Amino acid sequence: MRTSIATVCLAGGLVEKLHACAAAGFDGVEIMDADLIAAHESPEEIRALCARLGLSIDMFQPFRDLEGVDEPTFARNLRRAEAKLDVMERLGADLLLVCSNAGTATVDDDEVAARQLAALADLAAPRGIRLAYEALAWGRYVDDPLHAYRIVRLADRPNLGTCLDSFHVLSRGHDPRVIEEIDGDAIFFVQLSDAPALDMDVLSWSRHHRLFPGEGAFPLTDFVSSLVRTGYAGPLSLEVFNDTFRQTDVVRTAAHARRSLTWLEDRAAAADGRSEGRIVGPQPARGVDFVEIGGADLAEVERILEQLGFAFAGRHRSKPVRLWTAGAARIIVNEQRREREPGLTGLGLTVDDAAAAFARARALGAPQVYRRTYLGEQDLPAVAAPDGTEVFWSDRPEEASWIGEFVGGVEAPGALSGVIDHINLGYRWHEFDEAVLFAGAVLSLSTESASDVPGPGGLVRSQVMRTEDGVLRVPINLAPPTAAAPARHVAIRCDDAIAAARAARAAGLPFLPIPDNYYDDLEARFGDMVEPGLLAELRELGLFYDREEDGEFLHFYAPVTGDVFVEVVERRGGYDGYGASNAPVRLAAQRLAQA
Ligand SMILES: O=C(O)c1ccc(O)c(O)c1
Ligand SMILES: [Mg+2]
Repeated sequence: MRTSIATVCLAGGLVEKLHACAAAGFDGVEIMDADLIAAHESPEEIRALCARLGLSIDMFQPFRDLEGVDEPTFARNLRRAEAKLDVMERLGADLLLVCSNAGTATVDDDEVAARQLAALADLAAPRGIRLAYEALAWGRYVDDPLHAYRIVRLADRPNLGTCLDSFHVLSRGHDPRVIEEIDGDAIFFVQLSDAPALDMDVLSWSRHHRLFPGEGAFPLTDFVSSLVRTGYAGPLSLEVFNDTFRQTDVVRTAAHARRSLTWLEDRAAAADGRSEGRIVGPQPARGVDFVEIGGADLAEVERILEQLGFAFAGRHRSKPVRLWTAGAARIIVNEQRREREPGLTGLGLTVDDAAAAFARARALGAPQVYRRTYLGEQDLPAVAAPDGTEVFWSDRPEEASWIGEFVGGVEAPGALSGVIDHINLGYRWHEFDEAVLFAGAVLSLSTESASDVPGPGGLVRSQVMRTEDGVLRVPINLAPPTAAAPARHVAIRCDDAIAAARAARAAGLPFLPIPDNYYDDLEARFGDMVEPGLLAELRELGLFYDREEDGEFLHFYAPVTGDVFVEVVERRGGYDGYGASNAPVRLAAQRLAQA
């Protein structure tokens, strides 16, 4: 389907926005009246620019508060509308969005609304202009898509149809299938947005919290499937009012927006068994191949890995890169990343088909990453996530993998043995939603749970993305605005966190200072449930503890270097969380340790 985007989604002036939309690969745009009004370019100049950029002007919007009014008011509304029709002719736009009256309506009568819409349609017809009537969820008398459609049918004009907006349909709790009652020929335009499940007034929710598809809680795949069943063949357009996206880099946000549509079309096509619009299928992670910590000087990182019980598994044949392992958990330490403090710079995933995973990522607009490789070395296909973290895919069995490029490691295993349990990625406020989309679309992870964690620097919003089987779990955190750099960490899961903590202490690893109050609280909450002596042992060793109905969680943290650190965890029974209730204590302790 053709793709379009409303200019209201983006930051900047109209000309900048149009360039960004074209660069991101959209076919067309909805031009917002307010963007045009604020522009110094004439409608003719904007029209010429769109033509030059290869963008169609799919709609001009919005026209507000037309219908459901008394006759004198309607006469003035028509005059106001006529001036906009003039602008549209100069722009070369032939579709006008008319929102249901949310401000001035005083006549609750479908006949009147239909007559007034028909009058505007008749005025627009000789100019070749069509109208798309949209039910705003907060419209005074018309707030429901089927109601708007009834009025359109009552008016019975060939150049009058309806505009469906997923937000107004889904925010009202409608089943997306209701739109199948609408004749596809009467749907003149479709706007898409996602949104988080919030319990708030619908106007504020719509104006500030819409998200691109794949970033919220709306059943948009079902919405598009239903839409296809109506026979609608027009563009899929994004209309996302969001305070963050209106402040972020316009080129990046347009690319981010375009990725969300590619992902959605692919999901809907897959759900309906269609091949049209499909990109290479997802390659769910079968395992975590490695995590890379990069930086100019990683001596401290390596000392900590050693104290944690990692084994030095060799240096790379040709690069200042070293490998550390704890059983099946592999951390690559890369001093080629000279420009930065230690940080989590890369992530390697094992998949069935690395080339397919890469092709999908490229189709979703992720830029390819090139690394210098030498004869006989493996060149893993890789892309950059929006924040620059590099993602690598491998489909080779371990014996044939890149691991063979590392030489001179110690033979004996270290004290710590486990697997990578989760990779916790912190993001700044303007990167968070984009990171959720990337994890869902490119890494094929699904959304698990969202929570808010109070920390000393502010509330930390957290969204867990994971494979169903849990081999890859990525909690995505929104760093508080005061945080210097969003911290990231990698958690190693072992069978005995208490033994691991004892060994690490003996090896000299500094532990976080955890307040006694924390252990007193554990006594209060769990004293009568846990095995005798456990809580005293946790207190002695400085471990965190959490418990759910079907399991327990023991964990501790190594010191932060740069903006990265390592956690060691043990899951007992069916515990499936991340110790979120301990995060405030951990964050406060890390602050104290770094002060
Ligand atoms: O918030 C609004 O006013 C508004 C305007 C135009 C739309 O298409 C819409 O969905 C909402
Ligand atoms: Mg809309």
